[in-house]
Amino acid sequence: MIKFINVSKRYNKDIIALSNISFEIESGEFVFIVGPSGAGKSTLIKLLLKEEEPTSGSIVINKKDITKIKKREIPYLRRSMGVVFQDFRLLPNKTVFENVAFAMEIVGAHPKEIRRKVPMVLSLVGLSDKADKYPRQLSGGEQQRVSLARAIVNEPSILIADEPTGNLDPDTSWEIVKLISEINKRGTTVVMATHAKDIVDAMKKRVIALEKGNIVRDEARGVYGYAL
Ligand SMILES: Nc1ncnc2c1ncn2[C@@H]1O[C@H](COP(=O)(O)OP(=O)(O)OP(=O)(O)O)[C@@H](O)[C@H]1O
Repeated sequence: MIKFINVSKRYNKDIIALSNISFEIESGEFVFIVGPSGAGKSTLIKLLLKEEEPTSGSIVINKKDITKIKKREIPYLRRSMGVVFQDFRLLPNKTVFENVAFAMEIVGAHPKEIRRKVPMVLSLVGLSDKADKYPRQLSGGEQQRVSLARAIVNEPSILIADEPTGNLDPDTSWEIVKLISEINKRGTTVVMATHAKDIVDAMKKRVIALEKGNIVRDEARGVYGYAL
């Protein structure tokens, strides 16, 4: 469960990235965050990840107000969220297997557990045969699959995707969105910021539209936007 209560984010005196926004996302929902460049999408995601702090308001994730949690609780918060980005952010000197394993190592998983789970998630994203390859040996779509595998290997309750198809061609974008949808069907809450109009329109999921830091639309089976 994600709850924004009267959240504002001001970067300096003049720039109000988010202006007193409130919304609630139930466990298991799939939500698109849309809006023109500069609308505040990335800021919303940075607040969720606690990479930025709100200027005012509360953000509740899985019943905890993350604006109030102690520093030592932050790793637990991060563990409840998996993240994928437009630019994949894989470690270039590690193989596919090692990239996913690394996400488990940093949370202290047992080596035996790592050997069991990494092949499982690689199979889930259709990359069992690429485990020993390095990121540079993979296509963009394959790299994004690795990044998805890494995001879900610790079984987060929330998957956050910031423009995950931004660097991919239309067919590959659809493959990634279908995978994200599969992950959602297994019970993971998905929050996906995107400019991909075709995908948003076809998926008929909830759409929260931002403009100049305000929520201008929040629809249950929404579309990307209206033609002007
Ligand atoms: N670190 C920062 N310091 C100052 N201003 C910032 C910072 N990050 C974002 N902004 C400003 O806040 C506003 C919202 O930016 P944000 O990156 O959240 O938009 P966005 O909707 O994600 O845009 P895009 O689709 O281009 O990624 C913009 O005016 C931006 O210039």
